[in-house]
Amino acid sequence: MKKVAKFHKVSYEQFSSSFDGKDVHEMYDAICLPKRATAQSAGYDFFLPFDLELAPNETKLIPTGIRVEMLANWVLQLYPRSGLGFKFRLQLNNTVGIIDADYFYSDNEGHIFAKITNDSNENKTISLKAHDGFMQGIFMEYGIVEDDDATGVRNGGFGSTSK
Ligand SMILES: O=c1ccn([C@H]2C[C@H](O)[C@@H](COP(=O)(O)OP(=O)(O)OP(=O)(O)O)O2)c(=O)[nH]1
Repeated sequence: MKKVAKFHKVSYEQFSSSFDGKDVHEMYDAICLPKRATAQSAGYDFFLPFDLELAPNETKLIPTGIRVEMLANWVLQLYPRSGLGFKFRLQLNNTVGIIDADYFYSDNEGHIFAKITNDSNENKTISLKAHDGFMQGIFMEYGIVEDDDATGVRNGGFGSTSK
């Protein structure tokens, strides 16, 4: 298996900036790095930093507390965990999250966020606990076209390169 990346926690300052100055030291200290469940699972499970209840149609932005350092020609793709998708239609708002290798070097430390929605069509509320796995990330290698001349430098996420 190719070893292409390493997960880290973001700094406390970066993590707490998503919580309006609240003291979230306990939550921060308990953050676990994403893990694969079995020897041949493709997906690294990402764990919730806090308990979460999502009513049908409710959306929440999750600061994962995680950043990832990876080789330049790799990308981390984020997907819902199949179980939660099957049972509740838990969705990522952007359908698939794309974490670029150069996001790691952004001013926000490459903090990975997930925007999720309970898209239930059976009126089911989703109740999850802190440290439950809620999405999975898969590392993929990608290529570029022969005459590619992109030289831009990323700083930030979600539309940052078109600002
Ligand atoms: O679910 C996601 C998706 C993206 N990102 C971060 C990592 C990624 O490298 C950056 C930009 O994402 P993307 O390239 O998908 O967004 P874009 O809207 O095309 O913006 P950009 O112009 O910044 O590339 O935002 C997340 O934290 N979570």
